[in-house]
Amino acid sequence: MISSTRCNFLGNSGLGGCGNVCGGQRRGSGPWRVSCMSPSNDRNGSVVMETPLKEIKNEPVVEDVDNNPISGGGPRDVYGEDKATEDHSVTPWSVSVASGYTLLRDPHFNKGLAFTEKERDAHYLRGLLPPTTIPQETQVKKMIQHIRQYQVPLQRYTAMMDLQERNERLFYKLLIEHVEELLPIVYTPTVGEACQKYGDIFMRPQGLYISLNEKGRILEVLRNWPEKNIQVIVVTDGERILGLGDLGCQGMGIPVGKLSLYTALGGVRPSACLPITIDVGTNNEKLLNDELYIGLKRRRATGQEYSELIHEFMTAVKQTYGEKVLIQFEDFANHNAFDLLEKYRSTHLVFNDDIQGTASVVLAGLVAALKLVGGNLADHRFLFLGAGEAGTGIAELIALEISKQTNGPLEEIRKNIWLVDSKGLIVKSRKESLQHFKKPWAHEHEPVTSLLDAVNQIKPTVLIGTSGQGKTFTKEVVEAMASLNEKPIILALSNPTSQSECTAEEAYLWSRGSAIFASGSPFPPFEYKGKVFVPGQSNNAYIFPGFGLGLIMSGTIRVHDDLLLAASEALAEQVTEENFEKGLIFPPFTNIRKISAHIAAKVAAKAYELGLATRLPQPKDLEKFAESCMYTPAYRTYR
Ligand SMILES: O=C([O-])CC(=O)C(=O)O
Ligand SMILES: [Mg+2]
Repeated sequence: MISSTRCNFLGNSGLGGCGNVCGGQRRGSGPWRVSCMSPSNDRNGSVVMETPLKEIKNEPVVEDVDNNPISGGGPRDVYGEDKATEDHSVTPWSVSVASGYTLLRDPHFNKGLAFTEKERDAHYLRGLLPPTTIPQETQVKKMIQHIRQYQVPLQRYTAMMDLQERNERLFYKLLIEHVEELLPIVYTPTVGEACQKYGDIFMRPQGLYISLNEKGRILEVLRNWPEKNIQVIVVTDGERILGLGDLGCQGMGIPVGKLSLYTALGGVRPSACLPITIDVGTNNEKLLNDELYIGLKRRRATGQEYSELIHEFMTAVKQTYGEKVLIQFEDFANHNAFDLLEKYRSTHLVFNDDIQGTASVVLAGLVAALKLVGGNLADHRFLFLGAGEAGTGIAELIALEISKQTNGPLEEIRKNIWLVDSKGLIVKSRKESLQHFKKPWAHEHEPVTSLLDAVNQIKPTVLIGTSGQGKTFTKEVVEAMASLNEKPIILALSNPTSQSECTAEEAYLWSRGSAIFASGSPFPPFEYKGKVFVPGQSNNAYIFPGFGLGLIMSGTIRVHDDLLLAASEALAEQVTEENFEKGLIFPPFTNIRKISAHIAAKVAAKAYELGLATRLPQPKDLEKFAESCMYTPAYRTYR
């Protein structure tokens, strides 16, 4: 790392011997960047030269600096990335240069064999690479072949992570150009397995770990992250990783995966993304008894101990990155997820992906499905298996949308939406006390204990699985849906594949080809009686990257439910006639960057309308603006 050089570009740090790495004589000719010096050095003495950033501002060394209007208003580094602008007296940041061996080792700047002859001379690379030059397009071709040679998805995942560690721009170009193929590798379902084995595959830090050991020092921990201009944080406490349960500290794979999608699908700069895992212990016995477990070996903190740590974190984030940093809560357990969202939604820019992102994507799918089944949302009856974050989040957003369409009262609309949890249908007469998020869904009905009975009695037109329990949409359940409806809508949303309520094949087979089916994890197309059925993937990955981009580019300071409805509508608009003909209620991921720009524009437009956007004046064409803001991973030329 550049940081280990302890030099700054003025070359007079007092350490001497900087050589190629940061020789002041090469100022203006090397790829300068902001880098970190050892914090202890900074605090104990004065080895860090506090380089006035403006000195290098006008000395770009890359010819095609990203012209990204949302990179913040502050000074940009020579790569078009933002510079640290904070007070240098409290943080150990300086400016140094990457060149030669260090340059090849820096994933942000490394281009591998794509370095030209001129660049090899200018940046002390001669001899460090074999003589041939291979452009990025060819590298992509080579890399996809390399990935494909692995048969096991986890090996492909590891190969992708290795690439991200080595050459970030190649990683993103590969991911963007082969998104349908690689999404199931870097994201759901393979990322689930990666989390289960994270201890084995963990190599280098991919994000920040904030544990109870850091209580009282979170500000300091945030300052250890090498990037300063953070725009999106995805944070988990690992308690409910997908449908896999408590994976403790190993949940880190999820924020890392989600943020890769923020960049690949939503065009947010990688350097603006920060994955964080909060480690308050784990209740997973297997991990507690595993001597190689990477997290805190204690049971989960709860109550005040938990909320104090989270509060310190939330406060420190705002203090460090300002109030426009988006904090995405991911895979928290129900009992914390709702409370955290409620507590921080009026003071921070927070978004819960599992409650709000999933709701927005499912609503989009349902709106699109109406084109195939007819009627309005208000004409349908909904039954959920699972009454946690996703179930109640989706239910509430559907009710909200119907209420907007019909001007009807929410309490009445909710009566057409039913939820089943582990104890059966949620009804008013249930003796045990209900958690607060389930209460709006307790309707008048006698107790019903099984899902099959609930289907037969409620007669839903739409069945949605958010239970985290695999194989719960049995043959009888799917057959009952098919006997009640000409075209039953069946969404098996739990992740990863093993937790899916049923497979695409089962849904099509058992409904004799009548089901309109989508799932959280991807399934391959299925041929039934000569017809090919292509299942849609109802995953929040459609929403959060574009949604986040919309918030960032408009400088929005709070998330309002209407923004989720706007995102949902924007996604539904992107389903084409051609998609409908295949029975699809979601567009393919191949066009996702265009879709994200569209979602971002609609979200930003709504934020301006609600007075929540602070970036003024409002750009005239928000979709064009969104596109112009998006990071593209083409290599840059170094002078
Ligand atoms: O990560 C995914 O694929 C979707 C999601 O948020 C979850 O299942 O928790
Ligand atoms: Mg999630």
